[in-house]
Amino acid sequence: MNQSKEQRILNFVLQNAVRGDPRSVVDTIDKYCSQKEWAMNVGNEKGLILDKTVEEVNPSVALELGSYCGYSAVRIARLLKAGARLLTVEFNPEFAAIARQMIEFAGVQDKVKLLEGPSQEIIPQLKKKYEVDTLDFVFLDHWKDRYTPDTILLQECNLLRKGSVLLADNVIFPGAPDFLTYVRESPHFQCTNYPSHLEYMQVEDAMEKAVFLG
Ligand SMILES: CCCNc1ncnc2c1ncn2[C@@H]1O[C@H](/C=C/CNC(=O)c2cc(-c3ccc(F)cc3)cc(O)c2O)[C@H](C)[C@H]1O
Ligand SMILES: [Mg+2]
Repeated sequence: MNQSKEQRILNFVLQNAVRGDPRSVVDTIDKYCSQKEWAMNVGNEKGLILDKTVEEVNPSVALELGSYCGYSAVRIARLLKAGARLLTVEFNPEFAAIARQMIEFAGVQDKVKLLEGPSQEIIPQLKKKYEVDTLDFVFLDHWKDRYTPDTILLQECNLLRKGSVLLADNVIFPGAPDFLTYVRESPHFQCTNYPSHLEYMQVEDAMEKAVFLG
C-alpha cells in the first residue's frame, strides 16, 4: 500500500532533521513542502506571525484545533515557558499518529498533549478531563467552517477569560468569512488582521487575532 503524503513528510523529517531540535523539524518540513510536495502547514511566513503572537501572549495553557502533521504544534511548543502546555486536537487517526511522531522527534512531547477526537467533543471535556481552567491562547487551523461554532463552544464552556487570544489561520484563503463576521461584529472580541501569504505560495492569505474581552 503506497505511503501517504503525510507519511512522506514525516519520513523526510526523520531522515533529515535533528532529533530534539524543534527548529530543524519546522525548517525540514518547510523545505520538503516548498520543494517537493505542497502541504497545508501554516508555513514560515504565517509561522512568524504565530511565533510573535505566542511570544506576546506567553501562554501557560494553549489549545490548537487541527494538528495535521504537527508542524504548528512543534512551532508553538518550542516557544512555551517551563511548565506551560499545549493541547492539540486532531480527529483523523492517521494524522494524529503522524503528529505524535513529529512532536516526539522534535523533543517537545513533555509540553504537548495530542487529544485524538473531534473538537466539538473534546472542548467540553477540557475543564474536567484535562484539568484546564481557562485558555490563554487558541490557534484555529482546522476545517474553516468549524472556526465559528468552536469559538462559540469555547465561550459556552467558560474556557475563555478576559485577554484570551484566538489566532485563526486562512481567513482569506481558503477563507473563513463567517468567522471574520462573527468575531469582528461581536462586542466580546477585539480583532486585528495580519495580511500574509498562503504557505509556500504567492497567494494572498491572512491571519486574524481576536482577543476576548470578557
Ligand atoms: C467536524 C470536525 C471539526 N473538528 C475537528 N476536530 C479535530 N480535528 C479536525 C477537525 N476538523 C478538522 N480537523 C483536522 O484538522 C486538519 C484540517 C485542516 C483544515 N485546513 C485546511 O483546510 C487548509 C487548507 C489550505 C488550502 C489552501 C489552498 C488550497 F488550494 C487548498 C487548501 C491551507 C491551509 O492552511 C489550511 O489550514 C486535519 C486535516 C483534520 O483532520
Ligand atoms: Mg491553515
